[in-house]
Amino acid sequence: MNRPVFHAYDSREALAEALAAGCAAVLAGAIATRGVATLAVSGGSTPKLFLDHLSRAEIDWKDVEITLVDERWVPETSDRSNHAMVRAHLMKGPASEAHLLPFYTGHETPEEAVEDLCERYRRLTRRFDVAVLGMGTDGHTASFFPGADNLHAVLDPKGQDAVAAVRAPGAGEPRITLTLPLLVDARLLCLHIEGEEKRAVYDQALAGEDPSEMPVRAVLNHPREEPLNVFWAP
Ligand SMILES: O=C1O[C@H](COP(=O)(O)O)[C@@H](O)[C@H](O)[C@H]1O
Repeated sequence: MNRPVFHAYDSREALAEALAAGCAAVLAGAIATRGVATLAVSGGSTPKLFLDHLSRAEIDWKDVEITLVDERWVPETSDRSNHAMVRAHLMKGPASEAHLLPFYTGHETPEEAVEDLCERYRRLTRRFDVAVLGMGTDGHTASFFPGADNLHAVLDPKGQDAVAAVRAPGAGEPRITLTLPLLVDARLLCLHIEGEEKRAVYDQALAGEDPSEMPVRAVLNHPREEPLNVFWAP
């Protein structure tokens, strides 16, 4: 099995620049070979600087489809909305021509929307060219939370559903998430983490096996031809 490759940077600015350049190159290559590129990005606060940099990449953004890896079940007007964060930091400048798919449907619960969302991703079924994951200090990634009611199903490498609704004690609001098989199948798969605390959490995750304790382990331990790239800065 390929172990993750760890890229350490002196500053968050340098990390953002390098990660954006790497993602842009893969997206440009996908457009050149397949005419279209797909990108899955994370929410939370860590990606903001990276997305600012990526928005300035000179690629054919009109041929790029962007989705979130997960969403909190809140409208875009909420300051907890991952979609709103991505819209503010990525959908500007050259990247404003890209297509950003929302997860939030306006249904009262994500469970009511999950079937339609699964169908949407079934229709779009192709490998993501690029997926950039984040990680919480509890070892969650996407919305794979410790203690989630259906964690086993969302982490099933042979699972058939692309999307799942998730509820977990540490998740705040109910969530919607892409499931493990879709994410780990991305051509370029990155994990973007910052700060000493997250580095220690990452080291702890790497040292153990049990994904129910730290769900990010399901990604770290997934066998891949091209290794997972971990981007870290203090
Ligand atoms: O809730 C979430 O948290 C993680 C980590 O967020 P951060 O603020 O610590 O960077 C994020 O990767 C995920 O997409 C988001 O929904």
